[in-house]
Amino acid sequence: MTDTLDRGVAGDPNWNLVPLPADRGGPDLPRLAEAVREFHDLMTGADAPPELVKEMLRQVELFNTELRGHQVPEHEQIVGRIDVPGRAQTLIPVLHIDSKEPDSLGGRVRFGRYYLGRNGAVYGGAIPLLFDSLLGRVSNGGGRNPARTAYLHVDYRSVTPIDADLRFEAHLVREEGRKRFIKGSLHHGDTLCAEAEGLFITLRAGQR
Ligand SMILES: CC(C)(COP(=O)(O)OP(=O)(O)OC[C@H]1O[C@@H](n2cnc3c(N)ncnc32)[C@H](O)[C@@H]1OP(=O)(O)O)[C@@H](O)C(=O)NCCC(=O)NCCSC(=O)Cc1ccccc1
Repeated sequence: MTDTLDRGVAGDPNWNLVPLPADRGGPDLPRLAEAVREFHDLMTGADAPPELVKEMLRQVELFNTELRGHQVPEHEQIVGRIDVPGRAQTLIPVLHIDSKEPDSLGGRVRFGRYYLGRNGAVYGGAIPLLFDSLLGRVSNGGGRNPARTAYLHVDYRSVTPIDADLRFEAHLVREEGRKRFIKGSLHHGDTLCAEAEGLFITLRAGQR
């Protein structure tokens, strides 16, 4: 398991278009997001005894009951807070951004046991999730207007291992009117694991 510091950095590029200020949810939100990620990994990898399963069910149902009383519109939810690694969302692992230019991003990511497909490899469907987020950040970064993913083409070049430090990069290839073509790649050491090309279309007036 990686340590907390290695799970993310504050100031990641946009996950939500309108990020919340840092006080929403209080000071424990970053650790909660991290604990949920670790829970996903440990739960996936466990042969938990029935008594533990029963107790987990009891406690999770308690939280669900509490949370049902705090449901809010999208722009008020605490997931999306700007200062929390990965914006506190747990659909994809935290992207650690090491280099950021107006037209490109580079960094590291680590898929935990939660993302296991088979034989130590990351589930194939998790890779496009990563690329959509990564390429979308490049598309909507650099002061450019928001755009939506029109297509995302992923080539799986080599098995992507779980529990391994991976490197990624993504860059804007060209812009043609409302179209932005972005490419990215994912590497394990010297091995190219996957590469992707996405087309992002900037929104027209009135589109959201
Ligand atoms: C908005 C658009 C992508 C494009 O529709 P419109 O605005 O009506 O534009 P129009 O159709 O006129 O196309 C313009 C030009 O582009 C071309 N072209 C278009 N598509 C393709 C293609 N697949 N392949 C190739 N080319 C394609 C098209 O031929 C045309 O080319 P032309 O000028 O003749 O040379 C629409 O299809 C849509 O919403 N799709 C669902 C998107 C979605 O759910 N994504 C999933 C995630 S949501 C997200 O990212 C998060 C988010 C949410 C909110 C904000 C920000 C981020």
